[in-house]
Amino acid sequence: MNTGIIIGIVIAVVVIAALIVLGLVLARRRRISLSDTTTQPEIVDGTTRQVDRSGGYQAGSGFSFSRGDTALAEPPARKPEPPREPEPQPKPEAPVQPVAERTDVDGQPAIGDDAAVPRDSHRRGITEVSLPDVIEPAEAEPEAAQPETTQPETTEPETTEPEALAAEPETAAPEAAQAPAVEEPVVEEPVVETPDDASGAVAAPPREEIAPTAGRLGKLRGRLSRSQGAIGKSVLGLLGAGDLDEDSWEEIEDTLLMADLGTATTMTVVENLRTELAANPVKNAGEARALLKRVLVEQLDPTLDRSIRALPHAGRPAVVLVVGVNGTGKTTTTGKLARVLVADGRRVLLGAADTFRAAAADQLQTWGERVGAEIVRGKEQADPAAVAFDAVDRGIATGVDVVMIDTAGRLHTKTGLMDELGKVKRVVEKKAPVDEVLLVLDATVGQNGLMQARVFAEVVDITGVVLTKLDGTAKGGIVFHVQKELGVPVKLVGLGEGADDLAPFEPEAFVDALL
Ligand SMILES: Nc1nc2c(ncn2[C@@H]2O[C@H](COP(=O)(O)OP(=O)(O)OP(=O)(O)O)[C@@H](O)[C@H]2O)c(=O)[nH]1
Repeated sequence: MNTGIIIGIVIAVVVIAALIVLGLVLARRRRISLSDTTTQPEIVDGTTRQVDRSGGYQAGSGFSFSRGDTALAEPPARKPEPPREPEPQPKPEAPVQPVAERTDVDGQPAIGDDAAVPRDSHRRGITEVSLPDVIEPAEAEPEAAQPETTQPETTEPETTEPEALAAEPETAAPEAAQAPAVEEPVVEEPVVETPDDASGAVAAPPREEIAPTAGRLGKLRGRLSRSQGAIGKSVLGLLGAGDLDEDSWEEIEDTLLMADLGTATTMTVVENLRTELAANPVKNAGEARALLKRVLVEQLDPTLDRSIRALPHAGRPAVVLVVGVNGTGKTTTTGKLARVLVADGRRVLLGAADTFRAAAADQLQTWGERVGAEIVRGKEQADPAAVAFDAVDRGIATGVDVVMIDTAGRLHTKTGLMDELGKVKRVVEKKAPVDEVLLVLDATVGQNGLMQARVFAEVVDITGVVLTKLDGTAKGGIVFHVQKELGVPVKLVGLGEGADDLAPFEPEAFVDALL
């Protein structure tokens, strides 16, 4: 009898232990973590494999999301997935209007016209983003072959909002449908295309397997190699050499200025280095590195809240507005961030308020389709404020967690266009508060980015900065400058054109990568 009981107990213990291990493994799989630097190649453009050029650098944490003006929130219970639509075949791109047709030939700026005239960023070079191939779940494959099955919606005749919204299951549709009409500024715009709802609310195709965020900052070291040369090697060389004469200090100053740290930060860094060295001279290269790292990290204010306010509120989604000059990487960043959010278990709706460049909406739609995010888009030249409004309206009606609105690029020097952006925000706020305004800056344009940032900050109250294209520039120091000037934290960094080349900004990890 005793033996029987003992055997029974042993079996029970073994079963419980197995269940605990299984639970831990499953829980771990669902976490987004940057701790595991995989060198798993990304599939780009269907065929090309992009090699991880990481130097094996590890970041301490992953993306951090918060609820607008509140603390962290727990991940939501996942809502049941709607039946999946078949994989759409990429639509033939809407023809891009010739430049001459869309510039402000009459001297008056029009919606998005800055995209066609010389822009302040000399690196225009808009190209379609190469996305990784869909890694299809088995059940989607047969349908994937069918071409324009998603698009029927696009061509459906019911282009009016009421019907479109009425099509929604849980419609509080009546008011929702009428809502845009309440917006005087919106109504005035005759071109407003409601979410071709049919087309606007493009149903989500099968989700692709989104790579964990692991190893994203791992790419930083490799991709910041040009900035490393500037800040790391030369400044460290001088500091490690022992007593510094005035020429050496000047050289350090010049180096930091050249790396775009900005005058104020450069002066503070040099002053702090001098003070620290006077009190505790460094004895070797390791100590010099530690000192420089400490002084630089201090300048990045590690205490700033860098979480993305993309967690839903009770009964309504978070609203994230993505703004910036043309070609800085707004659409790409919106798509990359949507991937991260989806991987984090969020339901995302994308609003294509870049109504000027048809290709931008198509580009965003492609991103949405790959991650299973719905998209609301308007017709070309529609009022971007109306599209943004409809996106939020739709997001509330369908109960998504976050609505991300991609806006058209605009020159910060064009008052009319900046006013239009202000209007987008104001109109959206009639429906729901905007939780996060991310300003996307192209790191390669250096100081010009600062001027842009100042103007955008005035018009739309930016809450966070995304610095893109940090790969391929020696001006990594712009991070310091931007943050100090704006008093707004850099929250994300773009490290390449790949779908997962977006990383949370972490001061320590960043400085480590620079040195
Ligand atoms: N190297 C590099 N390229 C990037 C990064 N982010 C975006 N790009 C590229 O920059 C180009 C412009 O990106 P878009 O996302 O179309 O820029 P946009 O700001 O939406 O442009 P508009 O719609 O004209 O305002 C594309 O070729 C992107 O692939 C990055 O972090 N690194």
